[in-house]
Amino acid sequence: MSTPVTLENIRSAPKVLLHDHLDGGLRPGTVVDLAREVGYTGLPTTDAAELGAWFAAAADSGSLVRYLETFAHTVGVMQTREALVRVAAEAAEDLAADGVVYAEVRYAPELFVERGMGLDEIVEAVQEGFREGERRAAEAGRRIRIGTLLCGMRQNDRAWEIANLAVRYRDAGVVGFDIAGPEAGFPPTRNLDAFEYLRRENAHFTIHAGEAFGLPSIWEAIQHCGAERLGHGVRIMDDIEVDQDGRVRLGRLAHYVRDRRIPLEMCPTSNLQTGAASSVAEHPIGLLARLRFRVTVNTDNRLMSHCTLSSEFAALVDAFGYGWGDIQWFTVNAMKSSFLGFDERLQLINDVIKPGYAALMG
Ligand SMILES: O=c1[nH]cnc2c1ncn2[C@@H]1O[C@H](CO)[C@@H](O)[C@H]1O
Ligand SMILES: [Zn+2]
Repeated sequence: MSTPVTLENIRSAPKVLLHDHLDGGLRPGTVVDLAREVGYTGLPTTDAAELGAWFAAAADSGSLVRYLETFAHTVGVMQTREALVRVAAEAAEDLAADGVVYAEVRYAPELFVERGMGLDEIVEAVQEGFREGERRAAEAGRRIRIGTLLCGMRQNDRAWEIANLAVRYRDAGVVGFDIAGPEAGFPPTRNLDAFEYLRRENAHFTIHAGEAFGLPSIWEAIQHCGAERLGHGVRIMDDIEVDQDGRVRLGRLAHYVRDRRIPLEMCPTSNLQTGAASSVAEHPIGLLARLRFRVTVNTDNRLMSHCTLSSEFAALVDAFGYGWGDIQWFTVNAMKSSFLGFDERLQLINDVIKPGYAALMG
């Protein structure tokens, strides 16, 4: 007999997360503790429950730029080595407790230099935290593996330097690169040198594109920069026409994205908050999944979007009536699209994901 698809059961299913920001996933209580320890005085409240609610409300602004303003507080308390180790370890533990078996967690090292840490020290602290969190999760009976993505911030023009950092740490668990930050006014080609460098180095990267800006951003990310995946990519909908009879016509770019199986790292709740979609039921993920784009489901920022990967799936189950077969499909899509080596991806699919869903489907 098949297990009912409830939030609690979804939490027990093996899941894969490709798009999750380290500085967007702190526990509210940890933000409060760290603010006290590092002497950060800018928090709107020092009550953990109130602070959690404040982040979710402040991020719910309808604009990406305003959503991003809330990161001043998380970045503000992550300026020491100890803070980074703690935040990274807790992220691994929290994801493992939610049933995530493999996650790619991203952050921008250049944001943590305010009190004098160097870029190498920052990367090493976060890696140490992830290993510690994996170890604690294993002790609690939850096996998780974390791969790291380093982000360059679009507005800072340090992308080449961060791309170089990602390449230097690729044998220490950094699996790829990304650019993040405000999208309008900062096209991906601004950082073309970084992407050309990464391609020469046979390194992997994804690009936030098609979130707050439309098709030109997606087109540049793929055709000029060579992105392997798209962060969000929701605006690919602008190249898809659905007529009154429900007939669907794809434009050339949408065709290309689907034909080449370019993974879309979709983050439904985050998109509602930044105004990229108006409800989960109307979110393009439903149509894109039906059209068999390579869709994956992600959290973006668990603190600001007040979500977990399981709650994102539960919202999709409510909106679209998905069952275990669909959740497995999204999960296998994510595993296939990860920046791990092919043999490791295959192993997780065959040894962890498929048996996990087979058990749930009865
Ligand atoms: O959805 C998003 N779009 C663009 N940038 C984002 C998003 N979420 C977070 N960040 C940005 O990425 C940085 C590194 O983790 C964060 O500090 C935040 O500024
Ligand atoms: Zn993001």
